[in-house]
Order: sequence, then C-alpha cells, then structure tokens
Amino acid sequence: MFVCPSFRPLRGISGLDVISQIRLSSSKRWQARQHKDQFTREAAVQGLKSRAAFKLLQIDEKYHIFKRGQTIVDLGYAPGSWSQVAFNRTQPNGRVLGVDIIPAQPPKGVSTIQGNFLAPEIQAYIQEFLRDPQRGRPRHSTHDAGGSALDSTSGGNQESAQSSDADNIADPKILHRTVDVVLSDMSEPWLQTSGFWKRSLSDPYNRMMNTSGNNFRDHAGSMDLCHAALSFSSDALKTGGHFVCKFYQGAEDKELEKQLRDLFQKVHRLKPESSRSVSCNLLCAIS
Ligand SMILES: C[S@@+](CC[C@H](N)C(=O)[O-])C[C@H]1O[C@@H](n2cnc3c(N)ncnc32)[C@H](O)[C@@H]1O
Repeated sequence: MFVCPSFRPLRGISGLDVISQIRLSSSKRWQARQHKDQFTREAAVQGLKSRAAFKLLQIDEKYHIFKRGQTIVDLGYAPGSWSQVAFNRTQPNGRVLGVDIIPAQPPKGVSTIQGNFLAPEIQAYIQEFLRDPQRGRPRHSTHDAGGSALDSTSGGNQESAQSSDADNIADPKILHRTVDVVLSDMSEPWLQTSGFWKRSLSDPYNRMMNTSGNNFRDHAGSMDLCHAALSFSSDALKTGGHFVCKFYQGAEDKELEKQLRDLFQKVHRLKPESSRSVSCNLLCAIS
C-alpha cells in the first residue's frame, strides 16, 4: 500500500472520515456517470448516432423550434445525431444541411458539406446551396420513422465543396434569408499531428473527443465558433428564425448571451442533462 508521508488528517477529521468522503464522492461520480450512460444506451436503441441527440430533443420538447418543411443548417453536424433529429422533426419536405470539418457518413436524408465553416469559401458554398429552395429536399414526401426518400439513393447526400461554383456566384453580398433554424454544436477538434495517411471514416482522429480538456482553450475556441455561427445566422435566418448553440462556459459567454438577447426575442440558457462535460452549456435563441 502506498502511504503519502505528508498526509496529516485535519484537526477534528479522522483519516477514516477523509477516506469515506473520497469513497462517497467517487461513488456519486460513478452514479452520475451511470445515469448519463443511460443516454448512450438509449441513443443506440433509438438508432440515433450519439447521445447528443437528447440535448436537442429536450430543447424541441420545450420550445418547439422545429416544424414541417423547414430549412435547417447544422454546423459541426458529425457524427450526425442533431441532424437526424432535425430531419425527422421537419418532415415532410424539410431539408437539413450539415457542415463539418471532418469526413463523416451523412445521416439519412441529410445533405452535407465537408469543410471548415470558418473559411469564407465554405460559407459561400453554403449560401449557394441554400439559394435554391428545392435543393436538398426529399424528392417524394414518403417519410416514415426510418427515414425518407432522398436526393441520393442511399443515406444522405454528400455535397462536394471542391466541385462548387462558389467563386462564380454573381453577387455573394446579396443575402438570401432562407433558413428557419441554425444549430451549432461545433467544438474545436484537436490539432492532428500524425496519422494523416489514414483516410477512412473510422480514423481514431475523426472519432475522438473534440475538447482539449483545457477549460480556457475550450472556452476561447467555442466562443470563436459561436460568434461565427451567429454572424452567419444574422445573414441567413428568416425573420422568426431560431438559433441554438453549444459552448464551453467561461469569461466571455455573458457577452455572447447579451448579443443574442439584442437579436432575438427570448434567449434560454440550458445545461443539458445528457451532457458529459460539466462546462458544456447551450443557448437557445427564439424569435
Ligand atoms: C460535438 S461534435 C458535434 C456532434 C453533433 N451535433 C451530433 O449531434 O452528432 C462537434 C463537431 O464540430 C466540428 N467542427 C469543429 N470545428 C469546426 C469547423 N471550424 N468547421 C466545421 N466543423 C467543425 C467537429 O469536427 C465535430 O465533428
């Protein structure tokens, strides 16, 4: 047994008390973890790509952000559970465009673009996609719980940013407010330093957690991404549109919340029950 030589129980607190406190808090952590893992199991049972779906389901239950036929943009969609929820809740005839920097299999019914949302050419391509009101909509409204008829024959529809005509858009400054809901669950991926030769969708790099574990870094990165998503939304959202973003809390989040309060009628700050990270929060802005 390892005994820490500098360990001295505090006056009035015995070593046994300390040990039982440690046991208690670790058992509480274990219980909390077990409770949260129910979401993982439930997601698998419901055919959802990840437990993250429950955050969005909770929001929609409460604030009714989705309606039939809407256009949804899901920023940082991979692996795709928010897109799955959005697609299912906007049928018949809704369309969902997912954008992610990493390659991923598009969820059924969802159109996707792989690229860095912060890059102006990717945002131009998103605008170009959205400009055509029919693009990305199911061809036949034969939606059922398992999916829908699509533009593409199997699964979702992967758009190619490379083959886009984004450079030839007549006037990219003309804004087209076609979007009903912008979702942003972007969190900065770790810097990849090796393994570039692996090009499959199941690369460990593509599957790993997107947070660094350093609270300051995660907060700063998430603020940049939320501000970019908000700036896109103020160009693309229809009057009456909604904005949902996840962020890692920290010194700057009050400012983001204030900006949302200036732009939307109601802003709700939520701590999703299904989230693993203690510092992960959501802002849901409703017009
Ligand atoms: C927590 S995951 C999203 C989970 C997703 N909402 C779901 O329900 O499955 C965050 C995603 O944001 C993506 N991301 C981070 N920065 C990005 C950027 N600049 N452009 C596009 N995607 C980004 C990451 O690649 C990652 O897949």
